[in-house]
Amino acid sequence: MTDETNEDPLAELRKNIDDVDRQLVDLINQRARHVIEVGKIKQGSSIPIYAPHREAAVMKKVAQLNKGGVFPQEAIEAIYREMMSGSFKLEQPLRIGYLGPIGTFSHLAATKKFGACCEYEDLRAIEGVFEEVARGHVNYGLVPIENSIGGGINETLDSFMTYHDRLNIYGEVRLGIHFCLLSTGKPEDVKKIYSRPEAFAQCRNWLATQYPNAERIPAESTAAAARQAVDEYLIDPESGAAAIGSSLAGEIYGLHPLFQAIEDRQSNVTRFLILSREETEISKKDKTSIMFTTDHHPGSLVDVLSVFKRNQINLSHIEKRPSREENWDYTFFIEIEGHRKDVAIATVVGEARAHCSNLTVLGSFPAGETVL
Ligand SMILES: O=C(O)C(=O)C[C@]1(C(=O)O)C=C[C@@H](O)C=C1
Repeated sequence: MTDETNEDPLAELRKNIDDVDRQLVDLINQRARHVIEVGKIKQGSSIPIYAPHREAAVMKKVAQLNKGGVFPQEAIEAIYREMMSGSFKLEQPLRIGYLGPIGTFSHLAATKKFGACCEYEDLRAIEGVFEEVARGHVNYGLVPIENSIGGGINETLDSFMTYHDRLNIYGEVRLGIHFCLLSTGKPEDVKKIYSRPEAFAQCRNWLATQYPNAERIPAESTAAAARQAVDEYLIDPESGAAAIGSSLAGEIYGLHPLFQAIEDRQSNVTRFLILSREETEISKKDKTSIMFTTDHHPGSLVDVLSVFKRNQINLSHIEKRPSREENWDYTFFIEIEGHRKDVAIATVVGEARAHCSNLTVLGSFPAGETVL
């Protein structure tokens, strides 16, 4: 009898893949045994389990190692994010709080960032995420801070005024917001669509050409929309109910994506902050988030900002919110380049503080190129 792999090139290639997989799993376990030792050092010390500065360095290193390779860079990143998730489980299982219900884009961002080996808790409100991180009921919390189309998320900014002395900003991630039309039926059966008003607005052109006559029904969240569509289908399979939401919502509630990426502008991104009671270490490229209120005299905001300009510190972001103390009194939120533990940055922040009635450093974290 002839060797079947000689006659069947597909079987030959699959055998090669099997050989490589054996080696890969062995190597992953070799790595894991080192991680277990790292975990032992961290146990009983104050060194955080999740180390964003180290993850940034690992991600950069593997991206460089993969240059010239044939495997997609984003797939390497995704594999390594899951690798870190496995490491957490080996060192100390982590609980991650997010703004639910399950299947929202916040849930999607949390699970993509922290992977399959963490526990996730739906904390129902942005302030609930702050509260549970501050109390130590979850290790880390994820809150949206801004959307590239909708702008700043006021509830998150306002929560910092209450919680700034009980937690820190520990990291950031960006999630591309891609909407799917989810249904249990066929594309031609869709008669009504549930979703958030913002989702309808962001898919307006697509809906106008594909489903001009479908009824649009607002829902509490994109996840609630998916749940509603499935409930209606169970009562009446002819209802023609569909929802606009994340692919994760489809998976969770048992709907399939009839169409993907139906948003009119493909570059719709939401930035999320990771909250923690711990402080990060310095990485190669950090950002520091600062909250301040200015003194009541003309030009006081310019005085603060010019401290950073004079010291050639780049400002990457600015927002303002009513201070909640006096009418027409504002709290400003800025992000500067550099880490609070860097002496030069600490000195400049001290100089800026002299021009403010209040200044709080909310946290330093690796400047996130991480797009999930
Ligand atoms: O280096 C560490 O501190 C580890 O815990 C190991 C490791 C890794 O798997 O590489 C895991 C989690 C951390 O967030 C960073 C890195």
